[in-house]
Amino acid sequence: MNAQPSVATPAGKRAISIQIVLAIVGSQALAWFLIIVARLAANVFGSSSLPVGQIWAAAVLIVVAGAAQAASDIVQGRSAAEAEAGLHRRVLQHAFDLGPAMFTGRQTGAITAMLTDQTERVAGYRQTFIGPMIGAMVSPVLILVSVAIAIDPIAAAVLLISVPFIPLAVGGFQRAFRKVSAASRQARGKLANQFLEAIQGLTTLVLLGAAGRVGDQLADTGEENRKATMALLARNQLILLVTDAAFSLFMLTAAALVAWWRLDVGAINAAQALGLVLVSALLCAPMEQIGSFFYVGMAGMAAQRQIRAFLGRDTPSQVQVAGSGSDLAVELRQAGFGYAPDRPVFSGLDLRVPPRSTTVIVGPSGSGKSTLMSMLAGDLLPDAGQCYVGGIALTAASRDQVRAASAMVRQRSWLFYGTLAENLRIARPQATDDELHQALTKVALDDWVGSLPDGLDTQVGEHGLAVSGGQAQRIALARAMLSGRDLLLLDEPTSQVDQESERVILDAIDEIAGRHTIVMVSHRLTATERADQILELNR
Ligand SMILES: Nc1ncnc2c1ncn2[C@@H]1O[C@H](COP(=O)(O)OP(=O)(O)OP(=O)(O)O)[C@@H](O)[C@H]1O
Repeated sequence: MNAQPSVATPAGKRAISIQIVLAIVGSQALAWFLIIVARLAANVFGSSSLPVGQIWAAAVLIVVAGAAQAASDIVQGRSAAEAEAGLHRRVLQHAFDLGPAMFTGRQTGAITAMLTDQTERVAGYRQTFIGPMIGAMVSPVLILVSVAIAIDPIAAAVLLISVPFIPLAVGGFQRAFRKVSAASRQARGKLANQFLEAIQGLTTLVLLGAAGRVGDQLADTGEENRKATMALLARNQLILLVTDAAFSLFMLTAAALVAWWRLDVGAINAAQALGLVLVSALLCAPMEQIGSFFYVGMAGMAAQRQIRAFLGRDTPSQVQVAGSGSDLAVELRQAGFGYAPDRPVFSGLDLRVPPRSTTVIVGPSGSGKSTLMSMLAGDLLPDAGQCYVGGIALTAASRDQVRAASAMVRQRSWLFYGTLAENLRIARPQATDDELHQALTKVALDDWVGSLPDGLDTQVGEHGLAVSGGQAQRIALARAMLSGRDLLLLDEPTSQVDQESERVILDAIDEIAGRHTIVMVSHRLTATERADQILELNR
């Protein structure tokens, strides 16, 4: 496990600093506004004329306070959106670097939640919570400095004693809140998981007549989630109300008593006393902010812990030490792989595939033939030994190069919705129509395509022309040949077809054998007869 990486970015940190400055500017502007308003009010009560300069100053200050708030809102919105997109990319990239094998045993719902809900929460926490929160902690002290300058240093010093109550109240709030926040988070995670699993397994559930029961379970989990969320909100509101009311009352009483005392001893005048009481309301404002942001803060911190732990998981390239290169088209040296760490699918596997040769892999069901093919395609990384494809040692860093070295035909070929030509050009978009026809001829499909009214422009895939399993296999084979890649990985390319189509496909493979390196999985004797070497996998 790596040291847990930080999720902070320079742009994010800059945005937080700007928010802190804006919070301080805003609160200072408000404090001076109130101090001036108190003076103006004293003038009104004292029936003396209103100083125009001070009215202007008050107007400017209130505009500055409003502008600081608006600017902070804009910075928050923008930087949260950027941070979310950046974090999302980072988590997704790390998921790809970890590779599919790292996710076995993990619920897809949890990963989906991390990529959606949790990245959003972390971005919200970092970019809309931290800055205003630090600003709210610092502002009262700076407001009291202004009070010391404009009104009375001793009154400011007395009120300063009450400021540490804010973090204390926050600490208490956090403790009271943690359990109920965790319960709500768990309920939400459970619902997301169950929902996703139900969708993924919908066909099975319907076939087994279990859809109703699972629907009821989902409804129960939804209800649990609703209750947990309502409990969270109710508790949140109650604690907020109590702390806020108690703190405001305390602050106002303290300010009024101090103002009365300082007025009584003649240290301040009536305008200053009024200013002191008004400004004390600002000292309570951070409490409100802290409370209203707490929901974001707690959930964000928890999501941030989870994402950092995930980003700290070692990718296979960091685990694996690559050996020296290989001159062969494919070479395995004591290679091993398991979906779970303690259950290898194969281990200590050696294989040498010279260029332009044909290797057939045989073995009982479950012996790891498809797994090995996925490794050669660069989708799975060896967790022991080495795997070389085209001389490149397969690691997370070289995976893209390895992927580009081969073309795969799987047991079931998938045609996406589009024309036949588009399906064939996936691997080589610049292929000409002539080249498409040549490839189709090699897999004995050219006559069939010639008989279609729209020829290469025929729509296939979902809602398109119904294509048989054998035809789809042959289209996939033609696609692999067209890719121009040296290594062709054929995972039971004849498993879906009748004997006649099988013969056509095997002949097509024979036809190209001299020009490509072929690694093919097959149980069919006819395929093994044509092999240069046979690799037998055992369970
Ligand atoms: N994504 C996966 N996650 C966890 N285990 C898997 C996964 N894919 C395959 N396995 C397991 O790995 C083992 C090898 O599977 P694999 O599909 O490679 O075998 P195979 O020889 O190709 O089988 P078949 O001839 O039936 O296609 C099996 O025990 C299988 O259950």
